[in-house]
Amino acid sequence: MTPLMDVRDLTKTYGARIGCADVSFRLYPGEVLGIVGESGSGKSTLLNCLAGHLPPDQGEVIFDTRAEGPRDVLAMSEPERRMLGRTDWAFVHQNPRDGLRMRVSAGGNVGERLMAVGARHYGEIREQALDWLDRVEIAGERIDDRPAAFSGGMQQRLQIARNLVTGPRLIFMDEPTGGLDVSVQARLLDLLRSLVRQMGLSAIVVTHDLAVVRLLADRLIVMKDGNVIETGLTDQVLDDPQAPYTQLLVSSVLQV
Ligand SMILES: Nc1ncnc2c1ncn2[C@@H]1O[C@H](COP(=O)(O)OP(=O)(O)OP(=O)(O)O)[C@@H](O)[C@H]1O
Repeated sequence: MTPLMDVRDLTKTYGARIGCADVSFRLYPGEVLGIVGESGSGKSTLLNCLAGHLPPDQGEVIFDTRAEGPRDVLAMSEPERRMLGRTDWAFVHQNPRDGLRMRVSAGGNVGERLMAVGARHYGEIREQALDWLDRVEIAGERIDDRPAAFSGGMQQRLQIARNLVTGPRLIFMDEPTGGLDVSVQARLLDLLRSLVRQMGLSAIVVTHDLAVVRLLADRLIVMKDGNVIETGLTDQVLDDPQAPYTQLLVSSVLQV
């Protein structure tokens, strides 16, 4: 099977400081990969390099595009990468404010993504926006409200609807449940898990919360000081960690 994403020797430094070093992995269609590690281990750097938000110093990110098959994302032009970001990819930020347009209505937030990929029929766009609000458990009567009038959990669900409405193949998530109350987190995780399964989505999820990857991820990458120190199936890594650092992480001795 062709990997959806094939990452080879990805390295990013900030001056003398290592962001991430020599990271390689393959992500297959329909798979959810979790990236875990304590604060400063390089998770966000890696995610941002993968998603084209940050230029790495070296390495390759080969993505199996819907339109043209496998392409090196890093060798793409900026407009090509931006197009990928609107079609095959989605990015869910930790803070919904970074992923939503706060002055635009909930329906507009979802609908403008459809318009960005060519939808023009107002009635159909509104219908799809309503359908997506329903799928993320936001009442249709809130369609004309701005996200500022929503709770944190609702904003995050709206961000997810805005990201998924165009049917991406890969969704990047940066601490998707961070900053939410525990009960709200659980509901959001349930929703994310069922959407990912229903849509057969692939995902790369960065989190310091092992409960998030336990529920969402098929496979894990454990990072420390910018390096990958352990990989494997989620249950295997969490139930029988091999690296001493992972053992500490799992036993919650480390402050993550
Ligand atoms: N813009 C930057 N300039 C300089 N150093 C940076 C920058 N961004 C990250 N770093 C450094 O790169 C390393 C990895 O940071 P990164 O933010 O990727 O870790 P993280 O695992 O995502 O941490 P957190 O969970 O706290 O977000 C750290 O040593 C950090 O200080």
